[in-house]
Amino acid sequence: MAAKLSVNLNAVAMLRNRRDLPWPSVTGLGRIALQAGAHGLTVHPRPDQRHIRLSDLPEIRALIDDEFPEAEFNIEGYPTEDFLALVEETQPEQVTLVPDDPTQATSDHGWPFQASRELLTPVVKRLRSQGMRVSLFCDPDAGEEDLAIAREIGADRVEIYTGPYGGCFDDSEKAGKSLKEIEKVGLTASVVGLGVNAGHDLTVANLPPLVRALPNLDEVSIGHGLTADALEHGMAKSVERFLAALKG
Ligand SMILES: CC(=O)[C@@H](O)[C@H](O)COP(=O)(O)O
Ligand SMILES: NCC(=O)COP(=O)(O)O
Repeated sequence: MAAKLSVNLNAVAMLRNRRDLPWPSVTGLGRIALQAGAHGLTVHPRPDQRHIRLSDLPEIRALIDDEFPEAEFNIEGYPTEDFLALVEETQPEQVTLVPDDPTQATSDHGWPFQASRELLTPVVKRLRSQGMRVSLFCDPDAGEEDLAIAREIGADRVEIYTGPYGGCFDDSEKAGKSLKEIEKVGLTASVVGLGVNAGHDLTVANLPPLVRALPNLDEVSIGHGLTADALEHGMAKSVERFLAALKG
């Protein structure tokens, strides 16, 4: 079965936040994504609310509950008490814990599992006891020992950080090496009993080799590349609509 697609709405929210206007609508674009067949929606609310705002969360929750009960909500973030309270209020189907510093521009590494064991173990237990699936952001070069610790911590899945692979868009040799690493970590995760998600800088171009390298891939979450693709493929249609509007 093909991996599931969760559409990350961060980039849509960032565009919305340029003005004090309600478009592009985060929930509205989420609805279009789910109507088109996406399996879920992802957000990564950051403490500065630079893209996703706290007020987006209940709206996305309601969209899924009322109109797409089969879809999943995935919330990503660093497990501060504020973040945990937020997810407990929103009850997403999946929480992806990411070791991001609040000042980080974007996620750029996975958890050091051994050093984070004490922090993560009670958090994972707390979220799982409320029925949420927990995925831990994981470096593509994580070894068997790291993944075994992730499993001991109680995670259901890991999300392989694919940023370095995505960054090889103009170098096929480097992309091939990066993919080998991803293939290995995906296989090892399955061997130790973890489900496998992947995300960061995935595109229409780099997804096919990725899914071939990860036969056990459960889900990808994609935001930046998918939003860029939507703009490119929607631009001609929008220009036509505005030209028609200019006719009065
Ligand atoms: C966890 C992860 O992989 C990130 O891709 C994240 O969701 C992106 O965050 P920003 O949209 O804030 O860059
Ligand atoms: N977890 C990765 C994600 O949600 C989206 O990352 P990106 O496609 O915006 O790089």
